[in-house]
Amino acid sequence: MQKQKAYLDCLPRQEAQELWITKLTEVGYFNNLPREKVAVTEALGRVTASVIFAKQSVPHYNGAAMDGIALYAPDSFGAQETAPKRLQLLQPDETFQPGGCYVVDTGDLLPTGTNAVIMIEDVHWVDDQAEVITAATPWQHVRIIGEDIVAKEVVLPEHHLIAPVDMAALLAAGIEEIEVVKRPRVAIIPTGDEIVASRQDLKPGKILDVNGPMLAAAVTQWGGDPVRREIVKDQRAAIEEAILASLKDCDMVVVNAGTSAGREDYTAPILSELGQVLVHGVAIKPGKPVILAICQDKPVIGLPGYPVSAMLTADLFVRSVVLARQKLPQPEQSQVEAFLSRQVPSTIGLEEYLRLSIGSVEGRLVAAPLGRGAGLLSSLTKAQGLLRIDPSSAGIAAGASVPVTFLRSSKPENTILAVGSHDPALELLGFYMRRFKPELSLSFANVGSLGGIMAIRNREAHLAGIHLLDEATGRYNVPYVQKYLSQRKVHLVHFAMRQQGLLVLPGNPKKIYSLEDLLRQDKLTGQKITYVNRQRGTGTRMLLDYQLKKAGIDSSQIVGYEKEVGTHMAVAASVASGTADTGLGLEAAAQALGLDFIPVTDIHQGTGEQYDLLLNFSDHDKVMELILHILKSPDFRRDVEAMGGYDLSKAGMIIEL
Ligand SMILES: Nc1nc2c(c(=O)[nH]1)N[C@H]1C(S)=C(S)[C@@H](COP(=O)(O)OP(=O)(O)OC[C@H]3O[C@@H](n4cnc5c(N)ncnc54)[C@H](O)[C@@H]3O)O[C@H]1N2
Ligand code: MOO
Repeated sequence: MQKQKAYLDCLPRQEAQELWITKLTEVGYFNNLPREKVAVTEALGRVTASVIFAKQSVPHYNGAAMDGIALYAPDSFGAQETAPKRLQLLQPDETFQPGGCYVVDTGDLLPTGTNAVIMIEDVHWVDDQAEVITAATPWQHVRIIGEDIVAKEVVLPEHHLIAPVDMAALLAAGIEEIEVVKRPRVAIIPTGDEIVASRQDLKPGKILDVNGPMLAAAVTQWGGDPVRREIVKDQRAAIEEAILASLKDCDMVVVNAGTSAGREDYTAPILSELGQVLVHGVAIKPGKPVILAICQDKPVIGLPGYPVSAMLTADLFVRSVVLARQKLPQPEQSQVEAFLSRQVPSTIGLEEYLRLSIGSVEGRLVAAPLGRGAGLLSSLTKAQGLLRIDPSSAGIAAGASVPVTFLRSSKPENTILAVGSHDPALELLGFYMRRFKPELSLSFANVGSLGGIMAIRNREAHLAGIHLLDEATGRYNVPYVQKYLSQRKVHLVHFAMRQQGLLVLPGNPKKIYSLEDLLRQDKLTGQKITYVNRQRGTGTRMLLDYQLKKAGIDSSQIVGYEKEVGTHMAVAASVASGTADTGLGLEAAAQALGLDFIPVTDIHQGTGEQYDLLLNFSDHDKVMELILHILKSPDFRRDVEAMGGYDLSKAGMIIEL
């Protein structure tokens, strides 16, 4: 077998960034930047290539700065209340006579012979004579030539980022076209045999090119000019050809995927042949296998294939170059302290970029970690912030105060943190909340019902969905809230009675009709039925255990009992993909993925499962009132019930504790 070259002598992130910019500076990449002419009206967001001088003064004539009369100032000297001066009104076409005046409006050309304006409210008319009682000083209320900008003076310096007011100043100074720094052309080359450009070609084993459009959009956002190349197969010659072609007409080349040490990862060997590989491997997670190279004095970068890795490394290593190549300022990112809601283990030696939901609970900022996988794009779409975990750290304890960087402009006060048991109808609640208050967002962490209760107890969440059956009393939720939250003032509110049951493939090919069937062997294949479970602490898991106990079934005999997934939809996805034959879950999840559903509880017989919301808000909190309003609204009830397996007739009722 061919020995694969490892890339793992990873450089710390900051060193890699510094080396990258230093080496590019050394080859002159940020000097003598290409320039182009653009109309001033099209110049917003561009950067001036050189100093711009005024072609004309602003204003370019002496004009009245106020509505009033224009006069020769000395004619009014000596005027006072007891001895007013009278000035003879002249018509616009009459030549100036000493002791005369003209009526002028703001902006009018000052008539020849005059050198001051008296405001109209200070003039008393006596027939066609203007009576004034204070003397005017020469040039009072006159905008004189060049008062704002003098011809030949600097309007804008070199490398100035053009804002709307700059455009106005340029136009006023007689400039219609300017030279700006050319937008850097950035080639984006997606690579990989499995990558396809359109959904029509998407089959198992194929991946849609989402990184190409994502990276192109990012380049546009940074002021660059993206050039999307066709997807290139994992063939050394083809990749080399695409890079060489891009180097011809672009200022920077981004090769996506093929950075790691796999059999078909050619990017690094090609780049060391075409130029110099400065770095292969940065001590970050995600994004470790990034490649930084210079070929023909231009930056060429290999970004890892996983979308989150690709985006984070583009942020770290592409953005700074695209901005610097236009002399645009590097963004300042401000950090704030927040409490970490969960413990986060980490690998020593790697700087990790952890995605976070951030909300304000009882006046404290709480940061809840999102999924950490490099393939989880949703962790970035949902994230409000990032936590950079230092490479020296082996992990951070729950409750620690950590510096977080905001990714969006949304205020943490508007993020409602929902931590607890997952239910698809909660997402619908989130949509409804936004319909009433667009600035709100509901963020979920699925940690099960008990986890939700603990999060409320630790003041780390606003809301928790719970469905915990107390075997001793046969009651849902209340005994648990009484036990764990007796010290806290919380509200428990009815959400829904839910139908739980076994999810099976359409037509129920394995003929699973009850929990007893989980122990059965398949008649055709002789294989046992395989199960997919929810994690410990979830109400669904407790319901399963309770029902198994009632039926006298030994859970250790169920194949797959130990295999846990995080949500109802994940159970449904496991069944739909054939990874498991069945799992306990909601009817709504079965309906969403077109699965059949064998009820274990029955909302129509009153044995449904009770799913309630714990609300951690003060008594008349606006958001809580909104939630209660939505729960009681007929539209919301109808939409949730249409998902299948819900009864919302008691939704919004406060449960006495
Ligand atoms: N033996 C090892 N394997 C891997 C290691 C390692 O250290 N040892 N590192 C892993 C890490 S970390 C990363 S990151 C990836 C980087 O892999 P590549 O850059 O070589 O990329 P691929 O393997 O080709 O792709 C990874 C993943 O991303 C998908 N992909 C690729 N391009 C696109 C695109 N344009 N749009 C959407 N998705 C894309 C691709 O299909 C793969 O699923 O290597 C690990 N392996
Ligand atoms: O380092 Mo890789 O980028 O985590 O997925």
